[in-house]
Amino acid sequence: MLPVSLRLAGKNVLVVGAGRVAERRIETLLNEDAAVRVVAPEAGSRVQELVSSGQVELSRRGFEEADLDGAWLVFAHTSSPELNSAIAEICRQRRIWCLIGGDAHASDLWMMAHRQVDADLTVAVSAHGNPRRAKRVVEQLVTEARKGVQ
Ligand SMILES: C[C@@]1(CC(=O)O)c2cc3[nH]c(cc4nc(cc5[nH]c(cc(n2)[C@H]1CCC(=O)O)[C@@](C)(CC(=O)O)[C@@H]5CCC(=O)O)C(CC(=O)O)=C4CCC(=O)O)c(CCC(=O)O)c3CC(=O)O
Ligand SMILES: NC(=O)C1=CN([C@@H]2O[C@H](COP(=O)(O)OP(=O)(O)OC[C@H]3O[C@@H](n4cnc5c(N)ncnc54)[C@H](O)[C@@H]3O)[C@@H](O)[C@H]2O)C=CC1
Repeated sequence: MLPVSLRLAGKNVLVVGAGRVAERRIETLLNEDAAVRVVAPEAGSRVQELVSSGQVELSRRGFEEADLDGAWLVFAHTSSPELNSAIAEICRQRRIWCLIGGDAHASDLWMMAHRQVDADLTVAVSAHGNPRRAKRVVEQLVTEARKGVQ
């Protein structure tokens, strides 16, 4: 797994599913100014707020393959593991990067725990499938960085 930083501003990112996990990732994507499209029959209140304020576009229905058109990156985060895997397989065929929610080790990418310390410093940590460990280590590194390591 190669850590990279993606410049997402203005790029079309598709999130399939709008539950708890999708919601957290949508916020992360919006922080990077990605153009976020969401497809889900049911959306939680936070996603609905983001739709009302025009920050994301929601198609309130089940996934269709044409939803992938134009996407650089896809988050397959529905409640159906079979559908998430099927979306990832189509993405592989189409050479679109896809994160499978709920099956990290079958996924071609995953999210690293990260915090922006200041305008010029971001700390990111991968703990290879252990998000709680990654989060703890990031917090420790942020504390060190704030003490003045340049
Ligand atoms: C492997 C990885 C793949 C991926 O990217 O999906 C993955 C996998 C899984 N996470 C699970 C649960 C939770 N994950 C979080 C939170 C975060 N998870 C994130 C990353 C990753 N999570 C990738 C690891 C990257 C690496 O190690 O390099 C962060 C960094 C980024 C983000 O999610 O935005 C963010 C840190 C928060 C921060 O930075 O503040 C919380 C909430 C919390 O702890 O606050 C919960 C519990 C509550 C809930 O259910 O929501 C489960 C279900 C099983 C289980 O409970 O263990 C799986 C298993 C699976 O999916 O296979
Ligand atoms: N990586 C991570 O951090 C974690 C991943 N997961 C996994 O992420 C996935 C989602 O989990 P939650 O957000 O908790 O689920 P949830 O039940 O809160 O939300 C599921 C969403 O999927 C949508 N959905 C259902 N069928 C769909 C279809 N055909 N097309 C489009 N959308 C559809 C629903 O409308 C809903 O918005 C699960 O596979 C779960 O195992 C769960 C916990 C943490």
